[in-house]
Amino acid sequence: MTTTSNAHGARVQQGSPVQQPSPMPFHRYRAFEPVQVPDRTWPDRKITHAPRWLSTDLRDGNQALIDPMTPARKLKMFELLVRMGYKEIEIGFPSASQTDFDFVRKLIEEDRVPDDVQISVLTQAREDLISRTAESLQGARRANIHMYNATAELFRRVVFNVDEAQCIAMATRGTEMVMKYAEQYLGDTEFGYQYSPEIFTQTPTDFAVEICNRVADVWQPGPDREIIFNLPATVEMSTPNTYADQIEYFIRNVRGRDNVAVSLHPHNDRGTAVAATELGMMAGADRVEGCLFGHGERTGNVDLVTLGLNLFSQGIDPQIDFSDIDEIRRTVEYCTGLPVHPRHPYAGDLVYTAFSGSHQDAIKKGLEALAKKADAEGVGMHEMAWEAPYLPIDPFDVGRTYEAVIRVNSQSGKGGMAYIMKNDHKMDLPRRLQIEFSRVVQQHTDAAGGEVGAELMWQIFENEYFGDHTPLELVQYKLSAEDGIYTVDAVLKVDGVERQVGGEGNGPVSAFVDAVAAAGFPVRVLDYTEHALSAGGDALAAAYVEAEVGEGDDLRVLWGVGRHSSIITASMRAVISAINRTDRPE
Ligand SMILES: CC(=O)SCCNC(=O)CCNC(=O)[C@H](O)C(C)(C)COP(=O)(O)OP(=O)(O)OC[C@H]1O[C@@H](n2cnc3c(N)ncnc32)[C@H](O)[C@@H]1OP(=O)(O)O
Ligand SMILES: CC(C)C(=O)C(=O)O
Repeated sequence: MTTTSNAHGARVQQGSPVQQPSPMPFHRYRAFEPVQVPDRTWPDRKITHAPRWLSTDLRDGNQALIDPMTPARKLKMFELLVRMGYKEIEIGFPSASQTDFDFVRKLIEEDRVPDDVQISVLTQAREDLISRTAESLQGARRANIHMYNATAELFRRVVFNVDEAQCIAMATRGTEMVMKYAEQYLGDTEFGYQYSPEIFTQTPTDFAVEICNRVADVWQPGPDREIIFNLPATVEMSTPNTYADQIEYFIRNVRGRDNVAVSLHPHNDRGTAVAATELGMMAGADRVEGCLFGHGERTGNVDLVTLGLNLFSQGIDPQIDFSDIDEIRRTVEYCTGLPVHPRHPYAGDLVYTAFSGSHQDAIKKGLEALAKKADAEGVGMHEMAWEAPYLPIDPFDVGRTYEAVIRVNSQSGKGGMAYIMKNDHKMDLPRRLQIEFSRVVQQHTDAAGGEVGAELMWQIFENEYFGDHTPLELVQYKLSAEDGIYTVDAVLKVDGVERQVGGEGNGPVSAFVDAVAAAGFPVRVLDYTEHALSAGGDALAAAYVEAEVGEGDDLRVLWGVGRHSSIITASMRAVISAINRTDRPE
């Protein structure tokens, strides 16, 4: 192989395409400066259990909606989160608006918060807001106040105009205010406190540790008095491993770790929030905040559905009920007014669907192998350890059926078509018939485009194999057997005219083939299969015949298909179906 250097010094294989500099103004951006943790341990750790989850759908999720949720929609979302099993739920920013305040009051006064659920509310580090926040929680059984202030250098400089000491003072004074107003309003409440150094990831990690330690000095955590330090990637600006390094560094250096719950709050600006969260969990975090389907500011908070089902797919209990993912999705779509993408992990309309031929083929074989194994072991298919090509989890486990798993369009091959014919129409086509019929389906998709659903596929199949009654039609027949020789007397319509013919053979099919030859239609059966379509008194059977039809230059190999409650009639119909298809293009 010859290589050469391009204009930018890169070694390129001669003849391969050369990437040109883009017109993008990349020089305006600077690479993120990571914290140095050369002896990091998180890469060797494994996630073995679910973290404590907090859903912030009703706060971070809600503050980012085009139309914030009405109280009725908020309630629907709250009830969904409770049903799913979330035990920590951030229900709003009560000092921000009367609507948010009233919603907190409604949940408390109408006793809608289960005993094992802790509600949480957010406030800035401002006394008037903190006081109003504590007031909103009066009468709650269990509640958490979550206070934040910005600690990132850019924010201190541009938004707040404070130095590090003033920033620390804002956090510690805010914490004192939280304690003061909690004492005033929340005497009977099992009360918790959470502090977030906003944009933890853009804050020098040493400073983030320092400000949290100073907040802890005020709160005085102890065995029954934890403090939650929530470490937000408010804007995701680096690769996920960098976030994990920051989390490991924080955990190593924060004081009184035993009484500190380290919480992650990732956003998804780079599209890697799920990865960042998982690496952050490996780095030792105890708790994760996010939203269902990744709602939240800009590109959203980390997606709790993906995180939970990622755990599930590794054999770890997510501690959240995702068993009816479509109901969850519909409720969230209703509450937020935003659609969930059809390719959203685990929940999108298309994520358990294969269109492409090789995927369909592998899934079909995988599901058949699993069903066979389940039969052999005498257990249900959904009790088996899951393994299926291209399907990371069993769609059944999240309330999906297999019906939509395989869908046929112009990218599909015989495997997908055969799956639908078997699954939806109980027709188990022999392999070479699959090849033949998939060409018929392909002709349709090439001409008409779009998808061939189960119903349309049946129409195409019917039209191809049963739709033609010329030149031959079976009107009636009589079959007898003696000493292993079968004799058939049949009435056939040949081009619409009835004819009586007879034939003999060592089986019903060969006797019938002899009879149709007598009517002027020479046929040689190459392959024959049959199976029952249904059980019971009105059972149907299907017969498939591969036959050489015609003579000399007109000789063709074609498949014919017959269905009838009598397998013998089905097989005769299959022979006729092959003959009637001789006018099909080669
Ligand atoms: C990263 C996050 O998602 S944090 C949560 C963000 N969510 C929200 O902001 C939704 C609800 N917020 C609101 O409705 C309003 O911001 C309110 C009611 C809380 C406050 O409203 P206002 O008093 O009008 O202030 P405004 O919205 O302009 O906020 C900016 C002011 O708050 C100050 N501020 C912002 N964050 C904080 C904080 N965490 N602690 C203390 N002060 C803060 C700013 O310095 C600024 O002060 P300035 O006006 O003296 O310059
Ligand atoms: C309040 C904090 C945790 C927040 O929402 C963020 O930083 O994204």
